[in-house]
Amino acid sequence: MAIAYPQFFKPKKVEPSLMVSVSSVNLSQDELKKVAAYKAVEFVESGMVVGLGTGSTAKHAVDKIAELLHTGKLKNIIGIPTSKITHEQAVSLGIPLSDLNKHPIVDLSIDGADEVDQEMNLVKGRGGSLLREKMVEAASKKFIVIVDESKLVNYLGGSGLAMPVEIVPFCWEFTLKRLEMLFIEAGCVGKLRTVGEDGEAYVTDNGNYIIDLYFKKDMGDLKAASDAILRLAGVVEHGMFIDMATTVIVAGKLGVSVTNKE
Ligand SMILES: O=C(CO)[C@H](O)[C@H](O)COP(=O)(O)O
Repeated sequence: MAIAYPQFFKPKKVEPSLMVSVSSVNLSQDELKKVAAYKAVEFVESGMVVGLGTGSTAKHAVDKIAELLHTGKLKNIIGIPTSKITHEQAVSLGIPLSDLNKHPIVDLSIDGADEVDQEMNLVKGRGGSLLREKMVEAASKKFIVIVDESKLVNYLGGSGLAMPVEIVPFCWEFTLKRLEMLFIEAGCVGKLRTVGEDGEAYVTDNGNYIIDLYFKKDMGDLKAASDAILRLAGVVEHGMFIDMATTVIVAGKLGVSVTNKE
């Protein structure tokens, strides 16, 4: 079979993608998300403990899992939601749920991402759920990332959009400045995430704030960047998911690619 990649996605340290042909040329972005999500659900088997991601792409996967449960094509699935909103969605669809206390090993997680680089590293958390997502996905034997091709970047931060960091509310301006100082050379600017016209701080499911970091240049060594961020007292977690994805499914105008980590 000929190997083709969506634009920009030429993974370096992974097996070549398999391109699945679908007539997706005229699909909207949301329809592409659905294509990627449905493809991922093909990997769910009866009896699995499944991490349920958060966001508009993961929502399609949760819908599909519920449909397969109700039609009897999947049986005995236990879902581990990664946010309150996904918890609500899964409850409303009748998916049996548990948590990491009772099920510390998750067979498979399916979740979207904000950015995917060529080594399958991710930025996640623009939807605000990065901490629970990272806890569930780090506990997963397999982690399938589902994106439309707009999420593919040459380096993390390369979309010019936010790399979120969850912090404690105490003296958040201080933590924001410390985060910016870590990445002065990359032209990093931090902004407190807010909601509504009054600019109230956005509060995560865990009662924390989010600082969105914007980079003018590549932040360089991701592992070093991650360690430096996590060393700051006041930081709870950041949205870089380094070396965690085991499969990336990309839906684009050329079709769907499924790329597995070696
Ligand atoms: O990390 C996330 C939420 O915290 C989402 O997975 C990410 O923001 C992608 O969202 P969407 O599928 O809506 O584009």
